[in-house]
Amino acid sequence: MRKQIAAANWKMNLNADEAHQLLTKILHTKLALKPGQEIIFAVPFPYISMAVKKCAEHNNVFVAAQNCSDKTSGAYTGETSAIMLQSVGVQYVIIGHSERREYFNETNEVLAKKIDQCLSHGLKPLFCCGEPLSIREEGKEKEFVAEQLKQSLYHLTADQLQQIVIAYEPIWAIGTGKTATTQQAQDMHAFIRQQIELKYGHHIAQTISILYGGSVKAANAKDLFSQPDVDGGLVGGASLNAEEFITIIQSLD
Ligand SMILES: O=C[C@H](O)COP(=O)(O)O
Repeated sequence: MRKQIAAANWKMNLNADEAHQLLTKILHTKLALKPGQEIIFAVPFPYISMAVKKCAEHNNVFVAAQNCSDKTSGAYTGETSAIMLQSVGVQYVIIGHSERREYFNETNEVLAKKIDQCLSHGLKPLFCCGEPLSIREEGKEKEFVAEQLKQSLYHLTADQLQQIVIAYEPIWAIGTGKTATTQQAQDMHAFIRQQIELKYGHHIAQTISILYGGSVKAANAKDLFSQPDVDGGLVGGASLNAEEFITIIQSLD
């Protein structure tokens, strides 16, 4: 059975009080997670220790960082290593979010190194892929995503790959209110799984959770999550509202 995951990506939002209140409100709700269901909070770096402490009181609730360095340690001012994150109790790291690719020039090659850093230090990468609007309009979204997978993931062994969660996030749907249709999401998720199968075989492909991201909200989560190859969501804006995110959690299949 694949893990079904509701992952909140707070991005660069909230002050410390707001972050604490939001997490408290969500975690104080009776969430009734079923076996195999997980919640992940990808919080800004300053709130990681607070979040780790609060999430540790709950089963199947984990903390993610939103990024990590591709280097192990050393004179890299402003960077945060996978070793540091692991040492404060982080379990997941978002790698390759489109905002990092676009605004911080992160290439597939650098992302492969970040993934290696995570895996070498006991962290699970939540690897993001997805095409911009221009590529979708040309009808080349599958080739584009296949290349992202190939360049950042295919150097991994099968055992390593099984530590990865993939998030498909069409860039044109992020923060725009324009969600991919359930069929568009399912088609791409099935394609990603098929690509993994070609490289790693059927069994491995069936074990990898593939989340959808891009304007997921309470109103559309159930439809998206009911698709056979959609194993939950990576949620930006709607994860900043407790009621919205609780409904999204409760929409896990
Ligand atoms: O990481 C989350 C994605 O970027 C989606 O963001 P959004 O839900 O605000 O569209």
